[in-house]
Amino acid sequence: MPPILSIRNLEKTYDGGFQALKPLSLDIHAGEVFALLGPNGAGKTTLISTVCGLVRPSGGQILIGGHDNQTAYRQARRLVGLVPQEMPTLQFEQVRDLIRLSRGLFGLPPDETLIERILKDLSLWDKRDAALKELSGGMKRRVLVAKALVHEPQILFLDEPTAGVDVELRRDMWRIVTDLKARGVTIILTTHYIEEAEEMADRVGVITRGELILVEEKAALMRKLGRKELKVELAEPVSVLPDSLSGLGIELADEGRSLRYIYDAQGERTGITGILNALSDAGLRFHDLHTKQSSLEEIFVDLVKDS
Ligand SMILES: Nc1ncnc2c1ncn2[C@@H]1O[C@H](COP(=O)(O)OP(=O)(O)OP(=O)(O)O)[C@@H](O)[C@H]1O
Repeated sequence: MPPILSIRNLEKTYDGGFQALKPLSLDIHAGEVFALLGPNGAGKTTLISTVCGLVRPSGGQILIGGHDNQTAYRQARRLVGLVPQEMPTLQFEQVRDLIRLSRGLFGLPPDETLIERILKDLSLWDKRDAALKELSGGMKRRVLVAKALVHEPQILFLDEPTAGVDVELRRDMWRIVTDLKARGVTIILTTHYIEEAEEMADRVGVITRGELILVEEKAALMRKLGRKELKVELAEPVSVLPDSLSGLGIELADEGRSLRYIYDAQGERTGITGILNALSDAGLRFHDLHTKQSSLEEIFVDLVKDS
């Protein structure tokens, strides 16, 4: 099946001369959840704004469902829903009217049943007749999601969906993404919260300084780049590592109360057996040991640092 979104050599230099996106290519498959990670100013919003037709690219091509988003803008835009970071300056409109209007803007016939379902799904039904200015920040976020969904897009972009929201709304957002994915909607989200990507994404892209430095299945990424840490809690603390243990890659941690060893869990030899033997030879007793897989966060920090 051809990708639902195909980006080829996309680049963007803003008017002042700042190159926010270096030539970048990416295919997104129908039905996947793709998380775009990157530090502040990396180019995430520029990338999704360009795909959604809000920012004009300086070069390259974007095909959405096979439609070029420059030459066949309406067909391409119809397939896309965008939940931006901030509420546009609409204040006096009532929630349901705004959602109706959004659907109408795409030239679609009214569908009150759909609007009711979306508002109920987003816990906004009780507020359907409220003006936007009467809503809390979290509720406004929900309205943005409703607005992005009401023309039944095939791809939903969520720009930092949970930045600054409370735990309940964050969980709701995650549930909404899971439900949409189950209905076959493709989701592309930008986030600073690595746990969000870890929780939801099928694939992860890392962008930094306008460059897409990595695109990988999340599980493969964690397997490939993830390191494991072995921690050995000593029965008695030591102030220095015995000479016989130097050169094995062990570090003292927790003020001498434990030893830390990082290893590649995929490697043929982890070195753990040698370390345990060396501990025993050195007469070091331990009362516990545990291992920990490095998180996506640690992998991400390493990647961005190295680039
Ligand atoms: N309209 C603009 N004119 C000039 N430069 C811009 C414009 N919009 C964004 N930039 C610059 O482009 C770079 C990328 O910005 P962008 O908003 O895409 O980053 P981001 O990854 O979404 O960041 P954040 O995580 O902080 O939202 C930044 O250096 C920003 O200052």
